Amino acid sequence: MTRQQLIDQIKQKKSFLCVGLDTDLDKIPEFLKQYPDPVFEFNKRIIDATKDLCVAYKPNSAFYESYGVKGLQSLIDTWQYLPKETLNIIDAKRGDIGNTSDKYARAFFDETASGMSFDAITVTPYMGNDSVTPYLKYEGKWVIILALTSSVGSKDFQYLNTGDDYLYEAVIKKANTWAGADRIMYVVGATKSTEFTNIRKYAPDNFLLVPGVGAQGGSLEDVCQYGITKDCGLLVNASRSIIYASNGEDFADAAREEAKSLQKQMAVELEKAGII
Ligand SMILES: O=C(O)c1cc(=O)[nH]c(=O)n1[C@@H]1O[C@H](COP(=O)(O)O)[C@@H](O)[C@H]1O
Repeated sequence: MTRQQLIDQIKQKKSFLCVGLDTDLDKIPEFLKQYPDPVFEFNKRIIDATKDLCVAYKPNSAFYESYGVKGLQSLIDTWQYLPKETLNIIDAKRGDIGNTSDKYARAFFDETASGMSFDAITVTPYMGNDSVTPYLKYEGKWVIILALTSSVGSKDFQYLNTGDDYLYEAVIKKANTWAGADRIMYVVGATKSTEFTNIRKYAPDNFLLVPGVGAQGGSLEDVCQYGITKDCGLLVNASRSIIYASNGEDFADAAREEAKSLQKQMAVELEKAGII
């Protein structure tokens, strides 16, 4: 998916919501356990209930890998079911030497090899250039680099002073030399909203994937105040607060309500910024 297609979708849906598919067998409604693949059944219903309200989906690979072969099949089936118009992100947070990154890229981007071809992947920048560039060999695919994460532990490394910059600033500066804002996004946690003004100095045009709204307590309003650009430039993710809004038979309706509430706030922010 191109940057322009993403922007068009944001304007059309009045939304920059990413629904996180962190699907956990221990948290999904009991009645789904009668289906051959409860995880896929859950995802299918969540997707049906939210696809007109969001512009992206983000299955987190850990939730699927943790069920072994069955989980991988659920992930493949989920990828196949995802709408073609949404930006479909695999949250894998991979990072390894080039030779190995080639294989990870193939696993998540090459449908003929693995049965999946996501539009974007989250990667960790710690191992540098050769660990990230293999993903960029795939035309039209996006790399989403961890910059300033929502986690408490973000202070351990990301705020280390490297001389002129914090490490997370140095990461953005360096990654900007690998590809432009049409191929690279950065992860910035919603819990770090006051840092967005600073982030925009280094990444004025890049889309930012912003997790941490909802269950982690980040504020959508603050994120927009400091992070929104003329093209929006934000994809705000919520996982648990949407998909586990209820664990009864009404779970998909409850997820829709939760997604709708975020979409409405996003429409207000897009109007405020003069984007729609
Ligand atoms: O890369 C991510 O998506 C990510 C980065 C980050 O800094 N913090 C973060 O929470 N995430 C992911 O975003 C999702 C947040 O889920 P909820 O807290 O349930 O909305 C999880 O899949 C996390 O792994």
